[in-house]
Amino acid sequence: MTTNTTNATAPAVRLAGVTKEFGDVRAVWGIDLALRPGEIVAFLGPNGAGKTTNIDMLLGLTKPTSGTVEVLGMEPRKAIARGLVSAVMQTGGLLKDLTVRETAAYMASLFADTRPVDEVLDRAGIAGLADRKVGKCSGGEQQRLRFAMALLSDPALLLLDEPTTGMDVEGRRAFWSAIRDDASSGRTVLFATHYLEEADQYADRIVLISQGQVVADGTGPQIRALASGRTIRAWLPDADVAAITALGGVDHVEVRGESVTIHAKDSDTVARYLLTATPARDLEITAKGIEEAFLSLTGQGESA
Ligand SMILES: Nc1ncnc2c1ncn2[C@@H]1O[C@H](COP(=O)(O)OP(=O)(O)OP(=O)(O)O)[C@@H](O)[C@H]1O
Repeated sequence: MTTNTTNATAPAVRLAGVTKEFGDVRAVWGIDLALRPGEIVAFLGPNGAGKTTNIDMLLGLTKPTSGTVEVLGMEPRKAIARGLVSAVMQTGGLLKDLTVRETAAYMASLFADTRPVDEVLDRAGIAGLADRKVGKCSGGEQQRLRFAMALLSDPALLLLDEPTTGMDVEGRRAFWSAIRDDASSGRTVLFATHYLEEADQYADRIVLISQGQVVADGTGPQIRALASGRTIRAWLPDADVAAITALGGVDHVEVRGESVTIHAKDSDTVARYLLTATPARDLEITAKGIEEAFLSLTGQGESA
C-alpha cells in the first residue's frame, strides 16, 4: 500500500519478493523482509552478497527488477523527499578546511527545516570537536560527522553502508555507542557490515544474506546458536555418507579423499557410531565457532 502520509503502523522497511538483476548477475534473489520501527538491524554478509544493492533500493537509487520495496509504507523516493530517511555512506562529501560545526551548518542550510546543528553534533558525540577542522579529524570522527549530518532531518530510518570500514577498535566503539544512544529514541537503523562481531554486538537483529538471499534472520544469540554444534573429523575411507547423515543431529557431511568431516549438534552420537560401526581412526572433535558457522551458512566454507 502506498500512502501520502507516514503510516505509523507500517513496517519501517518492507521488501517483498524483491529481485535485482544486473545483466546476468543476480544481485538480489527473492528477499522478503519487514523491519519494525525502532529496530537496529544488521545486514550481515560477505562481499557481493547484495547488501549495498538492497540499501540502494531503499534509498531509491535503483529500482528492483521485481517485487516491492517500501519505506514507512511508501515508495523510497517519497520517504526520502520528506526527510524520513537518511544514509551514512563510507566516504566523500566532506571539505577538509571547514570545521565540524561549519560542515553541519552548511548542510543544514540546504534544508528548509532541520534539527539544531549543536543538537545533532551532541547526538553524534562530537560536540567537543565542533571547532576542529575536518581535515584534522580521525576517520572515525569524520564518520560521526556524517552521522550528525544524517540526523539533521531527524529521519525515522537511518541506513548505513559499512560505516566503520577502516576505523580502529576505539573509533568503532565510539561510533556505535553514539548510534545506539541515538536509536534509543525510536529511530530504526539498518546497517550493512561484513563484521560478524559488529553485527552481534550492536544489532538487535541480524539478517544474514548470501548470494542475494536471506540465509538466517534472528537475534545475535539465535545466530550464535547456529554455531553451537561440533565438527568431527576422522580418517575413514569409503565413508557411508547416507548412514552418517541419518544419525540424529547431523547437519552436514563432507568427504575429502580418505577423510570425512561432519558438522553435528550431537558429536557423541557421531563419535560412537564412527568408533563402533566403522574402521574410522584419528577422530578430532572441535567446537564450531561463530566464524565457521558464518562461513558455512554463507556458502564460503566449502572450499576452505
Ligand atoms: N551496477 C552494477 N552492475 C553490475 N553488477 C553489479 C552492480 N552493482 C552490484 N553488482 C553485483 O551484484 C552483486 C551484489 O553486489 P553488492 O554490492 O550489493 O554486494 P555487497 O553485499 O554490498 O558487497 P560488499 O560487501 O563487497 O560491498 C555483486 O556480484 C556485484 O558485483
